[in-house]
Amino acid sequence: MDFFQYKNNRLYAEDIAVSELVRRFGTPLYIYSRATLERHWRAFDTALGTHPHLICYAVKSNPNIAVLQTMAKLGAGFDIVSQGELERVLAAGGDAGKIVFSGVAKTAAEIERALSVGIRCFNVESSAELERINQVAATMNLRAPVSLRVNPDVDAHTHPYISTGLKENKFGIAVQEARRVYRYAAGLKHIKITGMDCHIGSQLTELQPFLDTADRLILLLEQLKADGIELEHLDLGGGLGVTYDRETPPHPAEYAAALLDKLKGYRELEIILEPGRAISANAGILVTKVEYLKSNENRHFAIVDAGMNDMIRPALYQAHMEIIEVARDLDRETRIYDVVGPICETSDFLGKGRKLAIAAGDYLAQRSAGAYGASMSSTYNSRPLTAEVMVSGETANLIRRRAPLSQLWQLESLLPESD
Ligand SMILES: Cc1ncc(COP(=O)(O)O)c(C=O)c1O
Ligand SMILES: N[C@@H](CCCC[NH3+])C(=O)O
Repeated sequence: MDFFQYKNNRLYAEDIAVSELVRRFGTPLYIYSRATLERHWRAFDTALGTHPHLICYAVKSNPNIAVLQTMAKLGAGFDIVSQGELERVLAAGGDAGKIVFSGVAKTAAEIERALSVGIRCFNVESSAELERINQVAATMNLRAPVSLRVNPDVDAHTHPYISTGLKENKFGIAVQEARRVYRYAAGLKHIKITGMDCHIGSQLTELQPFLDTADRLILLLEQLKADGIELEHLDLGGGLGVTYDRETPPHPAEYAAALLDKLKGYRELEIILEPGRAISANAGILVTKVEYLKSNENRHFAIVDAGMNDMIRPALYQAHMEIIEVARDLDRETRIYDVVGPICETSDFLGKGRKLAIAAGDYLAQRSAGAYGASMSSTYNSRPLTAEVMVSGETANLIRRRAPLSQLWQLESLLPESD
């Protein structure tokens, strides 16, 4: 079931015409479907059935507090990578006890705050971080729950910029080192080992890399048992891909079934997953206005009011994202367009070579924009951050106001006149 569908050639977000939302909130505009977010989280939760598990939504994929609130109401856990994300989860009513904290550069202040609110565990990415956590926990006179992020050296077969589980990547502790670091952790007074973690990359479209990873982690887990180190949970990270174009990623149910099969003998071991994109990407669209049509040589350009500052994925990863008309006019002639933004960079495009039937003043929707869209946006070229709307049935709530221009320089200061 797709909650972004045409009815009489008009695109709808759940039960509201996108053109109506544009009239109310302007463009560029991110629109999210609450029913889609809920369905996607539940797809993971249901798929793991009665095996003890926790689905920790990866906050970075879409950190809007209304999205986090939607997740919290479902009983979701959260995967965070900064204090900013931690405070967002708490502001949204998320349960601190269901937060796992990943990331390679946790500061002492971040560790202290996370310990003080009682997070579920730290996904520790190096021995040096382990020592820092031990020290901070000592000053607070408590034991910090940790899980080591193991880098299994598995090729995720994804874009090199979003692959994280190869030995040359900066993430995690090399699988060959992990046993030694676990033993070291077991001897630290203010550390409590609770689990094992990994995350091998994003937008994975095959099961095999996940299963190879699970095999390596299970082997390590058995070695740890022999060392007398018992784990409570196994966290396989996020990374399940979505369909942007013609990809056919496994469904969460297929992924979960394969995992459960691997972990048949480990009923007592809680499974944690950290999906981001698979929950939020197809729950959102980015709507933009065609300001001008223009042709250079043999190329046709649709110049729109959303740029790479609003959606950087095509520029950063050459990512393909579908672009469709908000109102379809079947009598209009189609052309092949490069859909480009207002930013002064040649890489500023939302899509290239797209067949569209449009005129200036029309609106376009970029699909699958709910993940790593607003989340990665910037104010480059002094363009204010865009508005975000959450739709639920016939209701639309503005969940982020369009930033006023004055906000662009709000934190800046002029030099004193005397200089
Ligand atoms: C540690 C960690 N967990 C989870 C995720 C979420 O990944 P995805 O959005 O691909 O599910 C990421 C991002 O890749 C991550 O770095
Ligand atoms: N930002 C990336 C994914 C990276 C995930 C973060 N570890 C994307 O848009 O595809």
